[in-house]
Amino acid sequence: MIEAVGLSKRYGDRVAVDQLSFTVRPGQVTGFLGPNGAGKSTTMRMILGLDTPTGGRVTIDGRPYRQLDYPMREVGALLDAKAIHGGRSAYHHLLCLAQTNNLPKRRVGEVLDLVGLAEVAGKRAKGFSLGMGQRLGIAAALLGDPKILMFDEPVNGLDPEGILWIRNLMRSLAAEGRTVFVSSHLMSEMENTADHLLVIGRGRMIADCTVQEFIDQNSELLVRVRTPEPARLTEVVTGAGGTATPDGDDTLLISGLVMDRIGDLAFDNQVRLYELSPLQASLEQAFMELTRDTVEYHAAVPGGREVSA
Ligand SMILES: Nc1ncnc2c1ncn2[C@@H]1O[C@H](COP(=O)(O)OP(=O)(O)OP(=O)(O)O)[C@@H](O)[C@H]1O
Repeated sequence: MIEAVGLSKRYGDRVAVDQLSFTVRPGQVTGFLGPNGAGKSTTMRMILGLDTPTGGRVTIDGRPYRQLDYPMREVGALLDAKAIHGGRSAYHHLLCLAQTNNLPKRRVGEVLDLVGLAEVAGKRAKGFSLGMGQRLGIAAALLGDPKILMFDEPVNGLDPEGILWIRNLMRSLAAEGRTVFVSSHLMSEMENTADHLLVIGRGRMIADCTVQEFIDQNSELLVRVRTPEPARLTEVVTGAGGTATPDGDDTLLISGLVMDRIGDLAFDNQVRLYELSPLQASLEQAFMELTRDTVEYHAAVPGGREVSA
């Protein structure tokens, strides 16, 4: 379990992490989400004792990281996959880590198997693709068979197969009862991976809830209706305080009214319906909505609308 209380980090007059309090629990995947520059990496570095908080504290099973007796047996982390000595083979890289951390040599072979690098174990890490580098970083994190795992943007730059592999790995690590804490700036990556979400913006906690709670609280429920009389239904819906947006010739997306009410209105006004179905806005939409005011950079697009960076 990771626990932060009032955790803060300032760089000069820039507040990177602002009074964060949260608990990351075992047996589930906790997604740590926020736009670029929100403070995710800084928070993870403080958990691992690589940065010193300017306020508050963070502990791992009750103790600060620097006080852990065998850190690699308690916490495994993938922060920057490129921070690997490229001249060594994958096997030697892991062997050095095992030896300096008092871990049994047999774990090297075990983790190489686990991440699917056994066949290239003798090759220099310098020639590894991005995906292989990520796998090697994950092998290092798993070396001490730790109860807690942290991954900072593990799927960045990976192909769909690599993304799926990491997602399944995280789910199975959590299913084994481990604490899995993973950061991302893309909600869509967390939608099928995380159980719980911590969302931050400009160093502050914006949401601490389950994925479903996040969707329920932050996204508007739309109802899709197919009808041969869209103009007539639009009139009826608008009159009742809803909003109807055309989505194809015979389809409307309706917001502001619950589904049963739309069905009743159609019946009362003798508008024929072919379909009436709920449409949940995606997690990505909800996330962008929630963090809109906290993104550091907005890119202007033709037409005057803004797109979050
Ligand atoms: N060593 C540093 N010195 C000064 N400012 C820093 C330093 N490290 C981070 N920052 C600033 O702190 C803020 C948080 O950065 P951090 O890297 O933690 O964010 P992040 O959420 O991990 O972003 P990203 O998704 O882009 O990696 C940013 O504004 C960043 O510019």
